[in-house]
Amino acid sequence: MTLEKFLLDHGLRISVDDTKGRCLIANRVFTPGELIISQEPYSSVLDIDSERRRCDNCFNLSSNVKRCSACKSVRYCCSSCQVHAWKQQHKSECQMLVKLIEEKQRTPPPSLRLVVRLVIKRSLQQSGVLSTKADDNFETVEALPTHYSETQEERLVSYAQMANLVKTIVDPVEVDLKEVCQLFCRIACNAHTICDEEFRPVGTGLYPVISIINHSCAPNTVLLFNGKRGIVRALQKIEKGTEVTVSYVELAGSTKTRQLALKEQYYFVCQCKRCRKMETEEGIIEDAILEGYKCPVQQCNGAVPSGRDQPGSQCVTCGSGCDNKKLKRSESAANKLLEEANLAMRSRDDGQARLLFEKTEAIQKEIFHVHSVHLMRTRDALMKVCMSLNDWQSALRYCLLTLPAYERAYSVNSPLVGLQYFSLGKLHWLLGNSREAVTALTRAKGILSVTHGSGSSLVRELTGTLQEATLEAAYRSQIPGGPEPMSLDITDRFKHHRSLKR
Ligand SMILES: C[S@@+](CC[C@H](N)C(=O)[O-])C[C@H]1O[C@@H](n2cnc3c(N)ncnc32)[C@H](O)[C@@H]1O
Repeated sequence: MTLEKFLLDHGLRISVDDTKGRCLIANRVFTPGELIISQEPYSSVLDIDSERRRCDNCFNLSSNVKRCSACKSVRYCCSSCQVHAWKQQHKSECQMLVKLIEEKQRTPPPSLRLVVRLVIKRSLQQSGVLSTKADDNFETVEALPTHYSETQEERLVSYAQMANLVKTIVDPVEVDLKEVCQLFCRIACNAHTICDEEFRPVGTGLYPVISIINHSCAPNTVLLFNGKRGIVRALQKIEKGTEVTVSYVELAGSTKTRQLALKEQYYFVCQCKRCRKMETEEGIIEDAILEGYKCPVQQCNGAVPSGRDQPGSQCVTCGSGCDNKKLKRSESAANKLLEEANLAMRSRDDGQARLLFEKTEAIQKEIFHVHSVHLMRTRDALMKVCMSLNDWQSALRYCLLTLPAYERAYSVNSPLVGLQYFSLGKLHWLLGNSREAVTALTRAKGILSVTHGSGSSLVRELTGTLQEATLEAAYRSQIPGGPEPMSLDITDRFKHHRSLKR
């Protein structure tokens, strides 16, 4: 079957645009939450942090992963995953890793392993050992852009060095060095970070069909993963003939920040409807709020552009002046504290991290708009560190403070907004605020059923908590101030609800 026929069967087609290259177009109407396309990666690899806890075949978490007895480098959750991986590419990869260990060389880093796996798979498919399918063959990889001629000299030199290593590792498989260099370029602007249900990174994968989807800062679909399978769902109704888009970058940022990230990694200037707003009054105000300073006039809700967004000294709403130098000094003091807080967090010193994040927040509150992404991220970190310290009341306070900023920075139907409402609902429920829990969890369910699918384990967990909270709220409304039934003993929830601690 050809790729065109495969896509048509999924209600999709490809068109070619002068600036964007190939575009994926809806060939029928898709409704919110509907699956657009799903695909196994052509090649994938776990991050170093995930290698010890996840299965190298299905990428699922397991408390009982067992190492391959030969190379001792990869782990599997069960024998069927091990057998599957062996047939796919581990048989060849294992021999290469054993050889490296015998030569007392280090196991190659994930970025190199991804390309090694890609080269092995291509060779196995070319020799007929592995079968090919319309969405699983090397031609779909080759069709992806490389941006080779735009890639910086320095980067190309490092790709050339890595290509040499790949050649040594995969020997006796024949490889062309320039071709491998181009594979590194392709991966840089086409591969996706594989995340868990709560968007924490787990690994990297190359999905040649999903990669046909171009970027928009106001995307109409979202990419999630079930294990390592990439799943694209519609975030809204997509009319026939409309381009399917997804976001490549963090959307909580000003237009300049998003565009810089897109230019650096993907070599294009985004012209989506959100970016085009940058020149309008509304867009200028929005960018100043997200990354600028707050207006010095207390009654004004405006902001002063800063940093990349044309540093100015006047509020874009009321025109009041501000002391830019003083603000910059405060901002660098906050950044220094933030760095120290993140260090403390990485070394798992939660108490010290909380103290430092609180100091950062105190400064940021004075200089940034209440909906600033900087303040939002610090409060988010505070929420998480308070959860780790079992200070649920403070975690709830910070979660509530982040929500208006989340809704402004991301679209209202973004999975990240849904997840934040889920955290809010769980915190309310843990603290016995059942009515508030029902409101937040209902909101979360509305969003996450669309983004993650109603059958996903996350939505199933959410539905369970929502049912308990609903029953509890109903009980409380019948007997206000009455005795708590056994099931309402909330102290137990703190012990059992580990899933709140990320
Ligand atoms: C993952 S690929 C997307 C598919 C690609 N258009 C193709 O022809 O295969 C990423 C590349 O597509 C192009 N691209 C993606 N989104 C774009 C956009 N919104 N505007 C312009 N170019 C875009 C850029 O060249 C980018 O490096």
